[in-house]
Amino acid sequence: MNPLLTTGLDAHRGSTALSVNLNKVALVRNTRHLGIPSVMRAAQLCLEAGAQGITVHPRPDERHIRAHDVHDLAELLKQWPQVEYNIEGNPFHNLMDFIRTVKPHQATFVPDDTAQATSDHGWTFPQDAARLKPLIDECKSLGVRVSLFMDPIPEQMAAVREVGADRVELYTETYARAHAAGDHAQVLAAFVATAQAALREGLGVNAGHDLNRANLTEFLAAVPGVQEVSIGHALIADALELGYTQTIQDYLRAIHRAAKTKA
Ligand SMILES: CC(=O)[C@@H](O)[C@H](O)COP(=O)(O)O
Ligand SMILES: NCC(=O)COP(=O)(O)O
Repeated sequence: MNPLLTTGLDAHRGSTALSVNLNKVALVRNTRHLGIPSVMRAAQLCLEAGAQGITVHPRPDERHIRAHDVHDLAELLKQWPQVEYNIEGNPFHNLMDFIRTVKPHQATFVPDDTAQATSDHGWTFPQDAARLKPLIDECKSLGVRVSLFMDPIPEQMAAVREVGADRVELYTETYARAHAAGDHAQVLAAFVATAQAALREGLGVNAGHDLNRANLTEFLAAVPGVQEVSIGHALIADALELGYTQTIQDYLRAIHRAAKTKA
């Protein structure tokens, strides 16, 4: 069975899927009209390298992912039937239009306001329950799994199940910050307790925000049942840095070819 399509305790039987968030590729692309770096090419290369999912977070101001990217990626992913398409955003802003037209595998509901620089908090229950419920029901009637972006608070997991969501995405920025400061034991314990509570409720567990190569292994080793991590900012930064050597060599070769032509 495709581990991306399982929920709850099934996660214990599979490993964690990596879904690459391409927002930051689009952010650089949007600074000129040349189409580079290409979001489609980035997706293709990530999938050829083994990534199991693609994530985008089309914000209403289109600062990075634009509407056409969401649709172009949906077309591309038809060639990758095992790959999960995860679209994130605020269902009270622009997200639901994409969910209705694209019907991705997963919709991740995030309570961002339009002025936020990036996502910085999860949903709050019971306050958000009544307005979320009809949209969760609609997603499920479309065959789209719903994940709710949540802070690491175990007591909130029962309410997530009651409102009908399939998964939670644990908002990991506090862990990442504590890890960078070298003092993360207490914060990590809150994520462990929240994942345990989610699994007890029969929810699937995703995680994301500021995860990176330095903090990921310890997080996944400690937190049970994480089915998917979505990673963008650090991963795209790493892809740049890991690519400098080959890129510089290619440019130097181009320069040397010109010198030879003149000689
Ligand atoms: C929902 C979440 O965790 C965010 O990380 C988001 O997907 C990233 O958005 P930006 O790339 O706009 O910061
Ligand atoms: N859901 C989190 C995500 O998609 C990527 O977050 P980040 O790695 O860009 O912080």
